[in-house]
Amino acid sequence: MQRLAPALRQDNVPLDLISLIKTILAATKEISFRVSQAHLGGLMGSTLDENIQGEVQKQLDVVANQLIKDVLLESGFVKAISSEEEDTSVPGDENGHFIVSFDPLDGSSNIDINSLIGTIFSIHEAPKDLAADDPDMFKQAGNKQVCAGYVLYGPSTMLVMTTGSGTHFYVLDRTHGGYLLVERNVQIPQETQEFAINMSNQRFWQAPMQDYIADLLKGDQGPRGKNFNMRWIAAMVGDVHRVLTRGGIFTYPADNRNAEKPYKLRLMYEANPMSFLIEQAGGLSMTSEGRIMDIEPSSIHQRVEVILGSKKEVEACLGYYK
Ligand SMILES: O=P(O)(O)OC[C@H]1O[C@](O)(COP(=O)(O)O)[C@@H](O)[C@@H]1O
Ligand SMILES: [Mg+2]
Ligand SMILES: [Mg+2]
Repeated sequence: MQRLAPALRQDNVPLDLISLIKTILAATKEISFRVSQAHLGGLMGSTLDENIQGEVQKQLDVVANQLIKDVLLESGFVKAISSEEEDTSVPGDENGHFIVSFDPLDGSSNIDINSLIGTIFSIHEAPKDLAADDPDMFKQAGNKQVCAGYVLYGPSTMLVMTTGSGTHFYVLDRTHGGYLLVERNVQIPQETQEFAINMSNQRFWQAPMQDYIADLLKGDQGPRGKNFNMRWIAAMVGDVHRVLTRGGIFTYPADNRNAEKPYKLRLMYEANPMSFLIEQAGGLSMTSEGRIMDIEPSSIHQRVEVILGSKKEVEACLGYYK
């Protein structure tokens, strides 16, 4: 099995980007270890602090954030970072070629139940004309990403990544400590009979999503003419990994629980990187109004609606909005 660096060179990834990717992945190996030892190391449960999202931070959120932040800011490759757990962007090296947005631990509500969690990252080139402490450099659309990926801390630790030449699967080999390529150019089936949504929010959804899901639940007795199964891992990394592995549709739609905050998932370090991976695997990743990766960001913690997965099923869902 091919190691990471030769696999990336095969995709003609520039050497400085390979070095940056290896830097991020070094931190994920440490996180994978800490996660597996969390109970023994007293790292379960929450801190007393809230992040800028208004969420109580888990101890592992803070540990993972610090591990990634430290290696990136020391690396010299990075002009600035933005993270779910940092209020604002954090300046790095003025000469850094890249900027990195990341979700240090995705699926935090799963930590205490020993269920699937992960780290998500998105890399853009750093604008040369802006200073390292200028947050405007993060106002780049997802279609400008040079790399995106996630590491899933599950029974095995898996890396799923794209640099624009397809979406590839890697597994962390615990014997020699490196990520090995296990599947190149993953392709998502166009059709599916599996959907993922948090059903408990149903009464708050907009009418088109209510109708779409209602028709899925009617199964072969309804207009879709086939039965659908439901899954919800409550960690975007886990739900997206299932979609990349066997197809499906995953959505966190707009809802009216809180008029100020109609969306849940964050554009820069959740929706954009997942969209790049999904599109490179032949799927679609949309809001009800358009392609997620064409959204011009206005702030580093902005939230968006997400409807992604098997191409024909996402199109079917969007048909309800038309
Ligand atoms: O609690 P809900 O409504 O099921 O939401 C689950 C969603 O929230 C998230 O956990 C948010 O991410 P974080 O855990 O990184 O804050 C997503 O991974 C997941 O898809
Ligand atoms: Mg998250
Ligand atoms: Mg998180």
